[in-house]
Amino acid sequence: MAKPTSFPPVYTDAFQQASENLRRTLPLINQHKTPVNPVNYAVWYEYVSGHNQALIDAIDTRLSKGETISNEINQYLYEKYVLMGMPEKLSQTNNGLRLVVDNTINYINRAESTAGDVANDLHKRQSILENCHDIDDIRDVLASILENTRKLTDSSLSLRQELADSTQEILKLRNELNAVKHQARTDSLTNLNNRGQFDKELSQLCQTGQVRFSLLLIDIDYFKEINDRFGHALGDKLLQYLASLLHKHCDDLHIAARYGGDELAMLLLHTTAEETHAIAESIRQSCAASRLKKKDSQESIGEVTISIGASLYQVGDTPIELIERADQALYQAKQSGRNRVQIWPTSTTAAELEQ
Ligand SMILES: Nc1nc2c(ncn2[C@@H]2O[C@H](COP(=O)(O)OP(=O)(O)OP(=O)(O)O)[C@@H](O)[C@H]2O)c(=O)[nH]1
Repeated sequence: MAKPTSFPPVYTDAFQQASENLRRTLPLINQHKTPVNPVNYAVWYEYVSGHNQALIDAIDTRLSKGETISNEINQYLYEKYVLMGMPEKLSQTNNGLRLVVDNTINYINRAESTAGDVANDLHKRQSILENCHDIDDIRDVLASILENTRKLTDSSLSLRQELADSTQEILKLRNELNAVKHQARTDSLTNLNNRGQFDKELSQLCQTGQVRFSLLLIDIDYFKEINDRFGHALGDKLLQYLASLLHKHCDDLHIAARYGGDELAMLLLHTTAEETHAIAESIRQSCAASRLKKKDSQESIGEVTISIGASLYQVGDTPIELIERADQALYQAKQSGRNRVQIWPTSTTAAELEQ
């Protein structure tokens, strides 16, 4: 089962597929004379499973130059393309936050110590004043009190400024943290939810079992041919275009995600079978009606169609059961000619399912 990158990585390959990947991974690790450790294994596993396109491109570029994928390169690829640099970004934000907190504590300590010094000095002046009868001495005491008051004002003004700076810095870090969080659950190509986030949402829905919802699996027809004929970059644009169609059909109640390489998914919440069918049909028709052209040459890429398999949640369903039914429906849609919507079970009409 295809999977786009997500953080943390999610592996849903069935036993047989995972074993097949193991068989293909080990010779590659040996070929590059690197040890079979979790990092090297994860990199080559992602490579052979064919879902992490950015990682595949990075490795293929190196291989085409005759380079060896050494331990160090594996580590670099692992952090960049498997973990997607996320731990590093989180630790940067964390360090930034720690620095701001340290600085703020220092500002407050400094202001407190100035205030303490001033208070001590004022006490001293107070006792001098009690026994003081000379006008010059009184003037000296007053000058000193004024000086202390000025010090206190300066210190509280700079504390205010420093606290304002800290607040700004904390707001900036909060935005960065939100961006990292967004990135962790978003597919970078389509800007839809990534597979990890999709799995989380689906498993929550199944666990609570209280919301009526349905699942759409959406797959571009003959995508390999399109890639082969017009290039991978155009294929990527097409995926982005399809994602934008899903966005248009997504209200607050729905969740759209990149499920696998060329496969997108939608969870339609509080949606009946009739509504599920209508939404899926509308997406299918919008795609088929699009007249897409290559941007540079304006060459038409012809009709692009999609097939959609849908399944309706039934109380007690596990995510795997729901996905398998949608997968079967998608398979049926492909088998019966593509460019169509199929709801599982395929022999039952949407109206019957609703009863
Ligand atoms: N451009 C691009 N292609 C991708 C990406 N991920 C997967 N693919 C390609 O999607 C194609 C999927 O092909 P298949 O699922 O085998 O079949 P298909 O050609 O779509 O044909 P049907 O699904 O049977 O209609 C493969 O050629 C993959 O290389 C991606 O991120 N970008």
